[in-house]
Amino acid sequence: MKVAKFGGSSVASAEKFQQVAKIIGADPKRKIIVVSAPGKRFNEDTKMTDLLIQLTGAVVSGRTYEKEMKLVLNRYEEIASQLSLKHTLIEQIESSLNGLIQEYQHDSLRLADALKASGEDNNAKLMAAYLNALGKEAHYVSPKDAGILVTDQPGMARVLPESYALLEKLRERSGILVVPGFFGYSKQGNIVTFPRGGSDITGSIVAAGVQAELYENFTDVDSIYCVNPTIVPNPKEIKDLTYREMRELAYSGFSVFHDEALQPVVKAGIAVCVKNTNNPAARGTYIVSERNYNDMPVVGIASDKGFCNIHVSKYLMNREVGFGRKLLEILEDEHISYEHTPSGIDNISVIMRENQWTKEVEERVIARIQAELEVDDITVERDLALVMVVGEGMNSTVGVAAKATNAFARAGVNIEMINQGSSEVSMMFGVKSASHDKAVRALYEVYFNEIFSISYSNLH
Ligand SMILES: Nc1ncnc2c1ncn2[C@@H]1O[C@H](COP(=O)(O)OP(=O)(O)O)[C@@H](O)[C@H]1O
Ligand SMILES: N[C@@H](CC(=O)OP(=O)(O)O)C(=O)O
Repeated sequence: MKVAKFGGSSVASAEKFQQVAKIIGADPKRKIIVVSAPGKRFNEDTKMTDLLIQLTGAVVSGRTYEKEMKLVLNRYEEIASQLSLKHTLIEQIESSLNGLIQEYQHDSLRLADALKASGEDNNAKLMAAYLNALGKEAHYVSPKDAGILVTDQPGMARVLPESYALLEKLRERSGILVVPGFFGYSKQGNIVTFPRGGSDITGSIVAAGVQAELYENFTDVDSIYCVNPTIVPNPKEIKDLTYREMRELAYSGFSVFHDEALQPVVKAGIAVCVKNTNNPAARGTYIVSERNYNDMPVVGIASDKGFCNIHVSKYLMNREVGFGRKLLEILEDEHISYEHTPSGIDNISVIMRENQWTKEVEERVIARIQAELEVDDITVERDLALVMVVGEGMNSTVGVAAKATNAFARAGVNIEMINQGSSEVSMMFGVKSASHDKAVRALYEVYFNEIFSISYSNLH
């Protein structure tokens, strides 16, 4: 049995629904289908999830929301009418949306989750109806019925372990099961969504629960590329990569597969195959537990903007028991999560997402650090990008770091920070956001465009 997840780009229009039906029909092992809400049909298009967020905004503000509701319904209507599905399906969608608005209008967080989740929920119902219209036995299965139990944190759901035993029972059901991605139910009975892009997480949880032989993740590219294709045109394809490599790459900007979607399949030992809905004959990229990394020590370069760094110096910091804890406690009191903490003998940096670091937060935190930790110096650096070089073979290959620093020097990119800490699979560079694209292209050149097997062996 295989679990196939179809992302928003794969279910964005009637034509894509037809393509999905062909893909399902081509392999009888594709028994469980996880679908996203309709995604973008073209570059300037708006994803259904974003339309639903706009609808939530209109309801919460007390404005009339007719226009926003119409935009949502039009997207489904277009799909349903082009597939000759019954109009009653659209009437049902409209009445269920109005029902959710009535139920949750006084609780904006719950309303947002319920409406966002409806994007995938209604699309799964349409997909099941379409497969039925083609004469296939297919059933819509709600996450409640499937047993996707999650924590009760709106927009940040995490799966509860008891879900897996419940999901296993899906194996016994007949026909093709169509499960909406992106949300589950809490024990308190609430609809709770995963973070954005979270249908990948649903697919992974379901694959682990039913012990699928493969989790296929259908999207709009032939494979995972070794660098984001919007930064470097036509980059090299990755054939195989390990779960650990994917985790690092997904965390640092490879939005093609959600970083939180890895843990369930890793634990269950299920391989993931990322494939193209528009070109299913292409092999795709396999995410597996091990790969042969001798000729490919670096597998990818990922990057993300929007970080800032607080750099704190204090002479003899290394001898002061509890310094790190006190510093992080100040951040905890402000509900700030941090990403990395590279440190030296007398200094420590805390790198975090900049969107948590407002001017007011900065003033409060700096004042407390000065008063409570009596440091020599504090500097805050904004507009940072983190660029990550990832590969299992990196630590055992001589010269990998030198290649990166040389590439930066040649491209005139100043390195603000280097961190090759405890992770054995990645090396992280902090650069100014303005140098981000230049930094990524420079690294791509040295690791993937220069004849790199020769240059590595020369270094041995
Ligand atoms: N390294 C990468 N390899 C492939 N695609 C990438 C990479 N980094 C970013 N992407 C982007 O991820 C997109 C696919 O992910 P996403 O838009 O979430 O798809 P879906 O709609 O299928 O969920 C690609 O179209 C591509 O622009
Ligand atoms: N529709 C949700 C969840 C998701 O995973 O979508 P996509 O498959 O289009 O990335 C979102 O936009 O966040």
